[in-house]
Amino acid sequence: MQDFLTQLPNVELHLHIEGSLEPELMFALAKRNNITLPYATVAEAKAAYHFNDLQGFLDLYFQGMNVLRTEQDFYDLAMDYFKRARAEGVVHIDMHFDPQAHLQRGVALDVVMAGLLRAKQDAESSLDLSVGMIMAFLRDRPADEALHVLESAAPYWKFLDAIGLDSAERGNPPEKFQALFARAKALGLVRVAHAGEEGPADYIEQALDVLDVQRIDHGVRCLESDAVVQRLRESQTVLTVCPLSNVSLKVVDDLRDHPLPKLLAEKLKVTISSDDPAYFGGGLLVNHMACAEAFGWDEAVFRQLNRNAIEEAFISEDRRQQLLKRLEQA
Ligand SMILES: Nc1ncnc2[nH]cnc12
Ligand SMILES: [Zn+2]
Repeated sequence: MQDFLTQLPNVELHLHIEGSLEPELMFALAKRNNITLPYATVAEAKAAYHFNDLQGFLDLYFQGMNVLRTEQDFYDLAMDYFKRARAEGVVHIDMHFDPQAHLQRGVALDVVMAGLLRAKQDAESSLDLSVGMIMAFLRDRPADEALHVLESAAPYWKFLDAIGLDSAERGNPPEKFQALFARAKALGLVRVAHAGEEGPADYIEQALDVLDVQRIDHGVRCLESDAVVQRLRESQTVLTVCPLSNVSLKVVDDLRDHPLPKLLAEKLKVTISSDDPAYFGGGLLVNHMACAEAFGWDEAVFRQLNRNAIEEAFISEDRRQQLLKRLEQA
């Protein structure tokens, strides 16, 4: 199965680039930037990666990214993941990044964008890996701060494929960001949002109705509402489901209890992603292999999941047709 999966044109629609920061790189960047880490060794860092919920993870996620200071750091972060993903057969990644998490630490947007855009360019020219850019906003920060960041990002709007909404979901409903998403829509930007990860099915409806999103990131809790399931089925809105993330953050107790088989049985447009691979046990291939084992999925299921992802990826129509053809021939 691993050989079959590796030669597929795999597409990942939900990846936080800051969540791809492996402890080895974290240590290297800490040394380069003269930063003291709260861990003595890589093994100690890895041992700390046990979470009770989303907030427990976010605390370490924001702490980890503190080593990212320079344009070269952001470039190295992204290239490190792109190379690993490409070696596992990934051909396209839609990448979330969190500008507010860096601005708060005094790292300018220009620094973040220059590093990430240079990595994207190099991946596309030398790795046969295309990259979509999703500027994500932290839903536990004030809505007017998000709007200010979007406005200040004007020089980069042309490089964005979408805006997203992430971070602590409970108590931060989509409607809090109505004005931000309306502005993004007026600018012609596509919108996506995390919804129904820890938050209720109602947040999925709000994301669709109030934020007019094209994708739901996670969305697994849609199954708590028949009406939401029916709506997602009829609209074939893509769900970017992250199985090992859901296990790590205790959205489910065990992968065998994960609702993925039920989501597929409900004929929803499901895709698989790794979310934060450095923190949740691995990248797309590890997620695929874990699902193959937990659910007994055969090759046809992985073809369908990748077909769904290719159809929804932020890529040119030419590339989409090329990847669909590669999928047929794989
Ligand atoms: N799984 C997740 N949910 C919400 N925000 C995130 N930011 C990084 N990973 C996230
Ligand atoms: Zn996510």
